[in-house]
Amino acid sequence: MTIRFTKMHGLGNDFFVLDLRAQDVELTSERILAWSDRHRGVGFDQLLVLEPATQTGVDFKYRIFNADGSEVEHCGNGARCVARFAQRSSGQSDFVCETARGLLTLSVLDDQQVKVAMGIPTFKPSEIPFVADDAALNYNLPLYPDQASQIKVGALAIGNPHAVVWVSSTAAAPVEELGPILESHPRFPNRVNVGFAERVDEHEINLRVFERGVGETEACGTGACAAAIHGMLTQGLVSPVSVHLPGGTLQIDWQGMGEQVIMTGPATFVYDGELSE
Ligand SMILES: N[C@@H](CCC[C@H](N)C(=O)O)C(=O)O
Repeated sequence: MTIRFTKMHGLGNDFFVLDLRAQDVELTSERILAWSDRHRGVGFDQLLVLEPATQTGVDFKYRIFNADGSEVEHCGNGARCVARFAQRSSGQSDFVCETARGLLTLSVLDDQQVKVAMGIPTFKPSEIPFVADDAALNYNLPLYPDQASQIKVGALAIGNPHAVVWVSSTAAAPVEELGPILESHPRFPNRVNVGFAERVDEHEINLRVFERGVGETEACGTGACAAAIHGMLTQGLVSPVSVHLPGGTLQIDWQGMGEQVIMTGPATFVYDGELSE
């Protein structure tokens, strides 16, 4: 059996793109783990799958799997890549795709940047999901079972769950130490993506993200949205916000509660490949 795929990345957040509109491949966790292995497989942060749409007015269904095999609700850098991937075969520039958490609209711009309406953020604990009696902009979470040290985090979902920690320097942020602890914190029953954000000025932040199911990545689109939104509500940020990640910069626009978050950034083809099994 031959499996055709395309390797792409969005600011270094890398993807294995599989078009199941054009071929039939059973997605087992064994296969996904074998493909994601950076030493014995292709290697990627996320597997992005295009499937036939199940609703009218929708171009395709977009599914996302982390490198650890878990299926998740959203991936912002991936959304830009699937837009360019779909443009290559259809010639279209504007798409509506369905995800586990609703519809996304994607537009490939003239300069090949991609603009995505990423969804409406929620701070409701049950929708994140996060264990808390009431919604708040920040929570103090005990870090270790002895409850001795606490950390202040924001918790919100933009389709997928995010924790945001504001730091004075992302370069010195304890991403490797606290990322895994917060990712699996008991107050986040579905685990969480953890962003360490530094305010530069009212229109600019630096950000590093420890992604659920992957580890630290070069960029995270939903993480950039989550940090920019949380910063507009708590750090005096003003839209648009440029989010500088290790892999490059995304622009985030948000007009306030109840509004769509708009993300703009690049999407890059690396190569087309075939795997024989
Ligand atoms: N890289 C992503 C997010 C991918 C999913 C995430 N790791 C999760 O588990 O929710 C992005 O660009 O948004």
